[in-house]
Amino acid sequence: MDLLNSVDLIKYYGKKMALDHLTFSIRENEVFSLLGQNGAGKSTTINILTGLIRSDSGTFLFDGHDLKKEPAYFKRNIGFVPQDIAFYGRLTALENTKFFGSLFNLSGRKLHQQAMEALDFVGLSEVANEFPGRFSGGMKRRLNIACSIVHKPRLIIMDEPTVGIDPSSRNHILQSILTMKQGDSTIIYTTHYMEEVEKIADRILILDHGRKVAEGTQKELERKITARHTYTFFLSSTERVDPGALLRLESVCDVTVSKNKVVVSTNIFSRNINDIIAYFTNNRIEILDIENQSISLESTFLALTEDGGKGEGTA
Ligand SMILES: Nc1ncnc2c1ncn2[C@@H]1O[C@H](COP(=O)(O)OP(=O)(O)OP(=O)(O)O)[C@@H](O)[C@H]1O
Repeated sequence: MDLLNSVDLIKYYGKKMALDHLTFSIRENEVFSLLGQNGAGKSTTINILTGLIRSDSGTFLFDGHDLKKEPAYFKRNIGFVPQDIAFYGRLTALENTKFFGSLFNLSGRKLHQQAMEALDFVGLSEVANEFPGRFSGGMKRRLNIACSIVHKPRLIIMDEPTVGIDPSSRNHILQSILTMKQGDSTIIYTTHYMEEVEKIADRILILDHGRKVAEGTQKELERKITARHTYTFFLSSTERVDPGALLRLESVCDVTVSKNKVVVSTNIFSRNINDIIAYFTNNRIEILDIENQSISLESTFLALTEDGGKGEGTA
């Protein structure tokens, strides 16, 4: 069953369209990963959902409740773990967690109990009465998570929660996401780390320039391109490459040109890349290397996004 629907979201910053008719749905009790290169629109989507900014048109529906009409319903049911660590250095871990719980009208024994449960959940109950200033980066991040889940939200949004932390905290966070899922929680997870997505995501939304490129399970996304072979030609220069000419070759279904390489997808039935090689040699474009890519989430992602392969490679 759908827990959350994004319905035709449009967002402009000045003349720049940051979200372009974005529609997707999140099912109850799944880990849903938002993937996209820098500037794809992930933060804009999350900021609209958490009420930080407003869309120009379109809305979110949570259990059928409209964000524009019932923002309080969203606030009550969503826990947001921001990228930047946010808590008070003068309060202990427990006091911080209780403070955030009190913002959701929790008080007394119930507040104390839920705060301790949240700290226990992120593995910080033993340092509950210590000040977080001396915590490691990973412990601070875990405290952040405790503060965001103390009110037991149904939907938890985590914006790159494992950036810049030690491997043991990272594993702890990934493990706790899987545990939350076993409970009643639904989780939206943005990350640059493809291997994390492979490990924990049930379904994935790939965003590119504010548009939905694909939505589905890892297998479904991979299937979108398994009907193709993908070859990467590393070239001395791609200046003279004409993607249109490559696309006119019979076997070629897709071409992506970036700084020093051209990624060519060919029809599954065509194992012959002689015509592609001939194109480069006839145009005096030197081939330095050729790679036949196996299908992985990363290659799926690169194949599906417009800038695939540009820059740092992953989302
Ligand atoms: N406040 C703003 N004013 C103007 N343009 C903005 C603003 N915030 C975002 N943008 C632009 O909107 C587009 C989407 O940005 P957004 O921050 O949502 O992307 P993102 O996928 O979260 O990227 P990142 O991974 O870098 O955080 C980008 O082109 C960005 O430059």
